[in-house]
Amino acid sequence: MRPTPGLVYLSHSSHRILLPLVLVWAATYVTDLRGFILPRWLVLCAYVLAIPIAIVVSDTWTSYNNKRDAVSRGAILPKLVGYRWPFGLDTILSLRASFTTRYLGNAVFDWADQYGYMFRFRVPGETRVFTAEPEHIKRILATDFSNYEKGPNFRLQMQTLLGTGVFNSDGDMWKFHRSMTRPFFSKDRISHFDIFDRHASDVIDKIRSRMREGYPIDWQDLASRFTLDSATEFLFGRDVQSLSAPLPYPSTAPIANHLSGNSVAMAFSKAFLDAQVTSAGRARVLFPWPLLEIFHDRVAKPMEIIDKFIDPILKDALEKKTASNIKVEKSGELEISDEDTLLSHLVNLTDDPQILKDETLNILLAGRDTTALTLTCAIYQLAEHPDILRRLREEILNKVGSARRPTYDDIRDMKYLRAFINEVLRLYPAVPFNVRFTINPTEWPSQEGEPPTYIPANTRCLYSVFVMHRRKDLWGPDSLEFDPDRFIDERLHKYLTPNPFIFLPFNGGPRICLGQQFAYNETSFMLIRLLQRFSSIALMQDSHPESLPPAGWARSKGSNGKDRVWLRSHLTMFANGGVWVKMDEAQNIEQV
Ligand code: HEM
Repeated sequence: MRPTPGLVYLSHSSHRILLPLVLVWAATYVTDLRGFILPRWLVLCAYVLAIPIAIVVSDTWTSYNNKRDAVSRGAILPKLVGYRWPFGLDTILSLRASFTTRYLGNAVFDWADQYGYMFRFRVPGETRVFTAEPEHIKRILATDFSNYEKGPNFRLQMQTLLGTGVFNSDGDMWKFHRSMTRPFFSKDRISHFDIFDRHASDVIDKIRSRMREGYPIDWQDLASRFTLDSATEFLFGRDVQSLSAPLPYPSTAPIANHLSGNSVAMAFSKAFLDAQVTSAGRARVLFPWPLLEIFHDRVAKPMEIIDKFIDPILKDALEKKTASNIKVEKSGELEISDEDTLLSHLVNLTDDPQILKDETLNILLAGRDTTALTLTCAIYQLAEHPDILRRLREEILNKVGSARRPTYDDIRDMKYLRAFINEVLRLYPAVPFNVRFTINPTEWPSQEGEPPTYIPANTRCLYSVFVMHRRKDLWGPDSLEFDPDRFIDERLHKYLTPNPFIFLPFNGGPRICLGQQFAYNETSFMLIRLLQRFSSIALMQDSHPESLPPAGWARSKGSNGKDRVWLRSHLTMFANGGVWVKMDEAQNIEQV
């Protein structure tokens, strides 16, 4: 049995928690010995205040050392966001509001206005650094890659769900996982269009029958089921069949059951979501979150449901391997046949069920919600821009026709489709905020004419491509407008070509997304299939009031003032309450 996160935390930080208490105990013991009896209230106060005082002393000492080190290097510390409450409690509350009731990242946009796109901010227990500067992000991800790690905090936060898979490891362990998985992603993806096609046709059938009933669909829900079924089939050779469960109705529909039933597929889907939301929410607790999980691990329960699905599949795969006497390949450079799933590829490399489980779950997490969000925002933007929808549909009908299944070559040649998807990824990147920890102290370039900026060792560096992708100085005065042409016309050569690190929806450097091409293919395929069948899309958020953003939120900084879906983020971005749409079926579809 795994120790709870609380016990792991205590075993690593016991000295920081216990030392101040031991010092108080020692002080009272010595005064007792010398015959001074301290009043009980004083002893009690000393115990209660010992840890906060220790934090203040250790902070002051660290900040003194950092200043000294910065000066010795001729560097400066980043500007510090002002705070009024002790330990920066007000700062963390503003941040929480930015992820719940206000426009996504609102506080960060406010601070960027005041302090620029790189600053420090104080939260209880630490001082963090934020950046949305391409030069800094480039260092973190690429040019100074070895000086940054996801770090033990992130690993502990995600441990129950992801174990030590590629997404949740650093150093040699990460290299091991990445080299094991990478060969599978470099193969020709054409064969997987079979998987997409089957599930895309289920999606279209579902939409048609719901439209005939006269109700909107929650497209986010459908897109998530499409990517879940596609990803599980791709990974395990067996999909969870989430598309077979009934669709939810909008809450204003006069229908008794608005929810989608309790099928096994939906239980898996819900458990996977719960595990992610709980793991991500751990980082937003006001004090060290593991202290809430000393006696139980809050992710353990959804994991039981996930394990029930995955364990028999892993067992099956290992048994098949034993039966066929396959030897474990050490080199990691296997020939991969077209029928292989990722699991059957991995089984050739290791017999360890834990590694197999961690790896496949990591890929499921990395690939499922990210692509679902991209598809969700693509349809949302098509509903908001009928002119863009017409132009995209025209390209699809010209290239593929109204019924034929698209091929890899079709997708490669569709310039407007690629520009459209890139524009979705720019304004709605699936991983809007991300984090790395510095290993050694380092320096980042400052504005021209200023000394470099000093970043201490072991600093949590938050970076946001969401903020960077919306900057007017990097993308032009219309940066908040949704306009795919910016990836085709002169703006491409003016902004992106000379400065490619301003566009990083898949990150960059050695840890760049392994599934980037897979994601472009999956998104393109689903969009083509949909627009072959449907000729117009209308947004229907009013039919499900829970999906409407809080009043006035779209006037917050960073927003384009137009968003009508409620964007939030756990590990990845999602639309709170869903994206409700109606679609009109196209006429004159060819027979194939
Ligand atoms: C539009 C869809 C997608 C987006 C926007 C996206 C974005 C990203 C980003 C930003 C990262 C870096 C995370 C980090 O290091 O902190 C990442 C990593 C990763 N992605 Fe994707 N992803 C997408 C789809 C996929 C798909 C479909 C798969 C697989 C089927 C996948 C597999 C991975 C893996 C394995 C990693 C970890 C790489 C590593 O740490 O070495 N992604 N992705």
